[in-house]
Amino acid sequence: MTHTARIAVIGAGAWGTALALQAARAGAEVSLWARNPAAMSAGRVMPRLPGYALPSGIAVSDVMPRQADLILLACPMQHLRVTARNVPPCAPMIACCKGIEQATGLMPLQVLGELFPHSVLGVLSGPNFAHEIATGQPAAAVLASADRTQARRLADLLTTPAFRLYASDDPTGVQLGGAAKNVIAIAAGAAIGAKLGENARAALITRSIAELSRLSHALGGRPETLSGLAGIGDLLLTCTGAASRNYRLGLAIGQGTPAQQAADALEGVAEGRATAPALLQLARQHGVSTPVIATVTSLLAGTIDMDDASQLLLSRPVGHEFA
Ligand SMILES: NC(=O)C1=CN([C@@H]2O[C@H](COP(=O)(O)OP(=O)(O)OC[C@H]3O[C@@H](n4cnc5c(N)ncnc54)[C@H](O)[C@@H]3O)[C@@H](O)[C@H]2O)C=CC1
Ligand SMILES: O=C(CO)COP(=O)(O)O
Repeated sequence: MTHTARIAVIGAGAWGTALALQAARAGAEVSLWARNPAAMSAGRVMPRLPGYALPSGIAVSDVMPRQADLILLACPMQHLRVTARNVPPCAPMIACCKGIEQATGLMPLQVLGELFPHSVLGVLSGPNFAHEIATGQPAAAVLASADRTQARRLADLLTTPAFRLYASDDPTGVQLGGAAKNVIAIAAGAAIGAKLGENARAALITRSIAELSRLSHALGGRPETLSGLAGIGDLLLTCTGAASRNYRLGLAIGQGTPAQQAADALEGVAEGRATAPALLQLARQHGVSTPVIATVTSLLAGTIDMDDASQLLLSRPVGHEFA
């Protein structure tokens, strides 16, 4: 008889809940840790899927699991450190959040590496709206770990025919893609909100990829990762999908709503907001020019408005495309 995998999901927001449903679909015994299980209601957890119901087989608790074969950390990036600190390192851990820790400039696996230097660590990222994963619609993502064999083994625990998890041994590139696409989605939303047009959005997305390629190279990521699911894949989804919270944050800012007010009106976390300044600082530390990320950071801080933002980008010299 084969052993049923025990998967513990930490964080019961939209993404943690969707991952718990996916893990159950993959045949695992699933536990879902929520800060406040009593506050979990369909409309709050999964606003895009108000009628969803967790199967009774998924145990929801505010007590951290003591045993598991795999731990998925699905809380927002800025709460990863404080949440993960309470997780017993009883199994490989997969960071499922997308962002950079603002206080330290660290990526998810660097944060986990500080807390759990002896654990097997991985990161899951890709074009995945939680409400679509929750209902089992087809999707693909990447699971990256420094060790390729571990990455494949861990991906297999979550893979089903409709959720195709590719393995990667480039966690740096995968984390950068996941963090940066939220910042670029704010730019794309702002361009559409300000009625700059779809040409402008396509140009922004494409020039952002040039920015990210430079940064990825400086950080030690592999170039092909950015053309994969965690890079272009997630940019395509988040910069064009109206369900994206980051895109909608940008849209509201482009329409003239102050950043704080626009963020308060969202029904969930828009990671790009905290990640933009952290990513900009990381780029500066590595001497990499990232004009789109810099412009989004200033827009979010309210130090420039949409007219300034487009002027800043349009007044840059036009040179060779891949200089
Ligand atoms: N929602 C989506 O479609 C996807 C989200 N992600 C990523 O997953 C991560 C979590 O996002 P969502 O589940 O969508 O967030 P969400 O906005 O649905 O939920 C936020 C969660 O954070 C918790 N939280 C709030 N304050 C906290 C604190 N101080 N400490 C610990 N937890 C706290 C809330 O209880 C809630 O469970 C983010 O990094 C996001 O980028 C990744 C892929 C898809
Ligand atoms: O990461 C996501 C899709 O891959 C979710 O995007 P938002 O956080 O912008 O809603």
